[in-house]
Amino acid sequence: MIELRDVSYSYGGDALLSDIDLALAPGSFHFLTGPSGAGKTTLLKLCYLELRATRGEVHAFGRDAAALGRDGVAQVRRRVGLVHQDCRFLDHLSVAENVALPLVVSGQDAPERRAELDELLRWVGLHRRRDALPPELSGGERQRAALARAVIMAPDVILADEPTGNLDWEMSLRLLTLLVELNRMGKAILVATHDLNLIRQAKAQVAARVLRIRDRQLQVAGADL
Ligand SMILES: Nc1ncnc2c1ncn2[C@@H]1O[C@H](COP(=O)(O)OP(=O)(O)OP(=O)(O)O)[C@@H](O)[C@H]1O
Repeated sequence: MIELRDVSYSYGGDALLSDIDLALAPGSFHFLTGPSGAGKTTLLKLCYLELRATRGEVHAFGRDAAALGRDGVAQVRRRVGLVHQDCRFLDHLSVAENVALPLVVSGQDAPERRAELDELLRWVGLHRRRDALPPELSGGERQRAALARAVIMAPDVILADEPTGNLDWEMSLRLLTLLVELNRMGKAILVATHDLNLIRQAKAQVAARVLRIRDRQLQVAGADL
């Protein structure tokens, strides 16, 4: 669904990423690790078409990203859910309103979608917090709200950047369970993380591939995890 072919990226100086090949196929689960500054967030931004490859090709849902205009990029992004470590919300809107925002923005805020919203809030365990304001949420609740907002448009691909970075172990496991469930529904998942315990836990549940950025290249991490 999203494919990087021989991609390199540079912010201006030397290449940060070189010769990257990556295919996020339906139902695949990838972890992305590597030292701080290795380029994990940059790689996610290339997948989200937020950055354009300096060299090589990015294909999204069969379309060459280099040939996409603004509308084309927006169409692709509607099929990709993004979860950041520091998820931002509109603090004057309730949890439910924040989660529903992508529906409103895309003009799909029809009454029948409201039932889906309720189901989604229940799925992430926030149905009783639906009227709370974002500043009232705990870190784990914020991450689950961010995940609900990322999946409300039923994306095919989910990109998560350190989604458990601020969470305790119990809450990290809860978020992992939600990601595994989405993966079992056929979504392609890519999670950038430093948390090797989380990766070990996930590998007991899904056939996840673990990739590591080292010396600008993408490697398959070995059994040393
Ligand atoms: N907009 C930018 N302009 C110039 N350099 C940048 C820009 N964004 C990131 N960088 C640099 O690119 C390198 C990789 O950053 P990136 O955020 O992709 O790494 P990361 O592996 O996600 O790191 P971390 O694990 O600390 O989040 C860093 O050295 C960073 O300073």
